[in-house]
Amino acid sequence: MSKAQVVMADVFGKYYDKLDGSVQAQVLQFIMKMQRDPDANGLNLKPPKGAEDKRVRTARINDNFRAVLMHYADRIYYLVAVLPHDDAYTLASHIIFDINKVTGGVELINLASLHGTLSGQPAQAPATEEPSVFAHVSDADFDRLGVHPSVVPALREIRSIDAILGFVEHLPKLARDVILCLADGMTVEDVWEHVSSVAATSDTIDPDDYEAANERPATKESFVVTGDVAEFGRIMSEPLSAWRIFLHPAQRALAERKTPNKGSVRVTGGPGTGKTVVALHRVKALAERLPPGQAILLTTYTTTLAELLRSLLEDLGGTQLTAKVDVRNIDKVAYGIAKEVFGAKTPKSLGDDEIRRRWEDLAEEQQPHRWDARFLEAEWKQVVLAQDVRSRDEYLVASRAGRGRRLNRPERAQVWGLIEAFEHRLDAAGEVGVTQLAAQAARIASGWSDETRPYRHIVVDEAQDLHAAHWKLLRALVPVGEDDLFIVGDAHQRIYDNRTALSAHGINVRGRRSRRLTLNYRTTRQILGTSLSLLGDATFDDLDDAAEDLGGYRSVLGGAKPELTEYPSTAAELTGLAGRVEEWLGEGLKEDEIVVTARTNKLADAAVEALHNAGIKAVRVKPRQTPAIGSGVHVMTMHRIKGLEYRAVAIIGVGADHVPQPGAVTPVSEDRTQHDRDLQRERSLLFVAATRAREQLSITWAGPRSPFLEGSH
Ligand SMILES: Nc1ncnc2c1ncn2[C@@H]1O[C@H](COP(=O)(O)OP(=O)(O)OP(=O)(O)O)[C@@H](O)[C@H]1O
Repeated sequence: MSKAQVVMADVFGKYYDKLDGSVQAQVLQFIMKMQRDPDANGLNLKPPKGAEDKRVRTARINDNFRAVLMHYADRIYYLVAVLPHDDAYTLASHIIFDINKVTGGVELINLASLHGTLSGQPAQAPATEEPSVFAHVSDADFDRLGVHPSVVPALREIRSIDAILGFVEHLPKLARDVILCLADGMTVEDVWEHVSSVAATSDTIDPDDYEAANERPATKESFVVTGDVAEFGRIMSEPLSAWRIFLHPAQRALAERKTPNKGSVRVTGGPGTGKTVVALHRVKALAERLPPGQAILLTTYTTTLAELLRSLLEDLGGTQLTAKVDVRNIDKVAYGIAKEVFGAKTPKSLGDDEIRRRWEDLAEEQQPHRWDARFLEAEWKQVVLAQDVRSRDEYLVASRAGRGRRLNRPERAQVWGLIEAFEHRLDAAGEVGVTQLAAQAARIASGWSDETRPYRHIVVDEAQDLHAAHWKLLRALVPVGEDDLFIVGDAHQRIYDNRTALSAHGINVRGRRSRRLTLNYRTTRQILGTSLSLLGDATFDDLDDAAEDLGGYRSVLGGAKPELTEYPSTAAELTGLAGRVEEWLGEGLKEDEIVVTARTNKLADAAVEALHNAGIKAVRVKPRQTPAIGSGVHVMTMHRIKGLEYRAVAIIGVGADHVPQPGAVTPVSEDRTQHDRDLQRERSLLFVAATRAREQLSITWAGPRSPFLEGSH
């Protein structure tokens, strides 16, 4: 009896996940037995007949299931899959193993999957046949870039960008990166410089030496080498989705960079370009080399998104990773600091809606009525809290840049009187506004010394929504230094009225400290086209003090055209909605892969009722709620849908009287600049909603359509 080593291919997890718990347990027993003695009776380890690669083996798990392995050295086996008997034999006859000429790592190529993906391409009549997408890349180029020759014939059959994403999923890592970059418009030389040469090993590669190949980093990226079956079991029981994502080279360069960044880094990019994925992988990379006793903060604007980040981070690195990271939304961070300082005397924090109501009360009480509640609230947040103005004298000279309505000195004095009264009133009731609390926390933390700053690194997602006070606070929570802040965001998706330049808070992300991601992985080109048209010709910032557009932003996915439909009444629109959802369900989408979203709570409630009346299960998803599995089609507001994604999205109520929402837009007569900002925010809200769709998008309205739909078709 002699011991063997079993190495798990990354694709194995996909097959393992699909097995029943009882078969999974047998798989672990099988691995244990293999490790003890691969020649033992009952394992039935043998080469299948007719396999392309003579080193492939199958082995018995139970009467119905077989394992597919590769025997590559005396006592070493790669475990590829466990499948029902016939499927196992089919797979076994179509996989090959090789040592990559560029990376020197072991590669597994599944030829059946490659051809299977392409058979889904529409049949082309020879006369209309499009040239191969890779017609300009020679066989020798593919070879030099590290794409295995067995893959090239299938690549030559690709005639539409649409086919690429499904195809690359089945490729080894380097080939996947190379193909994505070529599809992204990079030249062969650029791909060599930025991808293949970066992954190249400096060793001399012996194409038959699998022992040496097994030790190279490229093998370790795609195979898990572990001798301990308990470890195997642990790895397999963890959710695997996140570690299975192959970062695009542009994403990887940001997320996994080993040399420390000299200071803060900013990553921008349109919806679905993988900013969140990059932020999570960055947290993981930073956590792996975090000195003991130090901490990382991963933060974002809303509680709902913070909770989503926490569960994604756990998917990526298990509880071992989450234990090192504080995942909290920015208001909780501020509250935590206030609580530490004020203890039981910490005031009760009021959300934005409540604060708006309080301003309305105060504005109404004025005799004579002079100042609009929305104007006062904006003045308080955008001038007073943003600059932490503490006195009348400070306010009289404070910059009001970005505010449209001019105020003369007596007017300023009057406005300050009201702001002061507002703050006193809250104070007397033991209350504080959330943003006000952030300003207070920032003031406290700014007084700390570097030794007492609680974090070593801070990673921020959805950065576009943070207020000046939040940036001041974050800046004070981490000492200035290497990799202090990693900031991810997109101004096109700003849906709260917070706008500030990072540089104003001592955060320098200019030049090489900034990167923009352009390849969308979520949305089809058709959906992206419609979504972009919603933005009109509005201009956006780069989270700092320059402008940024979505130039070069593109998707490699193709699909159905979005449907834009007008109805004579809301009742007819809701009936149409039920019909559309039924169609999607009929096409095989699951209920929880479909979302209905509306600008207001009222319309979202009406949608749930309409779906119920049509016999469709639907669940209203409110902030901070995660619907139970199987509770039906999700229905939520456009604010709640931020950061999520669904296979099909129905946006309802996009009529002229609903989007922009009249109550959310300051009248021009009150403040033109604020009016424009409010409109832009409403536009962004619709853009965010549309860009949640992976495959299907429907936009509907009753009566005249929203002005934001003018350029859409
Ligand atoms: N390299 C990749 N390969 C495959 N899928 C990817 C890759 N990067 C991102 N994705 C997928 O694309 C989708 C969008 O990613 P993510 O949510 O990180 O984008 P985002 O830029 O943060 O989007 P948004 O700004 O719209 O919230 C997710 O489903 C993610 O899993």
